Amino acid sequence: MSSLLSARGLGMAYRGAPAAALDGVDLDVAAGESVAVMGASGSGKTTLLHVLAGILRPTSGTVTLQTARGPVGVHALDDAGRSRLRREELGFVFQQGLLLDELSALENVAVARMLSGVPRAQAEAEAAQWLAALGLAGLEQRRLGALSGGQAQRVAIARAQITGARLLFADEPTGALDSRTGAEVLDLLLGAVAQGRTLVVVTHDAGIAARCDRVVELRDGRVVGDRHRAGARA
Ligand SMILES: Nc1ncnc2c1ncn2[C@@H]1O[C@H](COP(=O)(O)OP(=O)(O)OP(=O)(O)O)[C@@H](O)[C@H]1O
Repeated sequence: MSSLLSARGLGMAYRGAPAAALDGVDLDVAAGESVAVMGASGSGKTTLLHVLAGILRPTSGTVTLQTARGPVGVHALDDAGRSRLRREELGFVFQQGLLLDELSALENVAVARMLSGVPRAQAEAEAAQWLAALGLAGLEQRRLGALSGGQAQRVAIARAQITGARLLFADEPTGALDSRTGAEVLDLLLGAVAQGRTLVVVTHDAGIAARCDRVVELRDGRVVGDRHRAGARA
């Protein structure tokens, strides 16, 4: 199976840091798989996610993403190119940062489409469908800041998918949730994978990792483990 995302020799040395956060990471992510990235605190998980997703530029190595327009060298794009790529090709479910507390649930989702030039009325109609599909019908006009943590993560999952992004990145998506709500959010993310999306999720939670197709383990910025769940496609 060809890779949707392919990283080679990734290095990340933060300025002033005593050691590299990433040190020669090679990783291939196949279309349609769910990959959990695990490892101790400080092992480089978030840095890897940010480099794979074009949020940070690596100090060495390459990241290649297959897109409808052909392969794109994410590492080589400038800031504007990487933000366009993130907007058009990728979806993000982070604990915080992408959603705006003062906007409604509907606006938070619709804005992702409006950024690509879709008119507001159409974007809001699509956003309402996504919110309903994720169990948030009736809460469209609620300010994000007045939603529960689990509801806000559903908004993030709607926003991540509305653009048609094939590749979703999540960083501790259930970290702030109680276990039942966290399990529901994970169900929704894995539901997106069942429908053909690809998921890379950073987690400390062995329960989440156990439900992913594959677990990649980092230590000191290197991949020290890469195993497929029994029964998952390899
Ligand atoms: N902006 C930064 N500047 C300097 N050093 C950084 C920066 N961000 C992360 N680091 C360092 O890089 C290393 C990897 O950090 P990273 O956040 O990727 O780890 P992590 O595995 O996600 O950790 P955690 O599980 O605690 O979130 C750590 O030593 C961290 O201190």
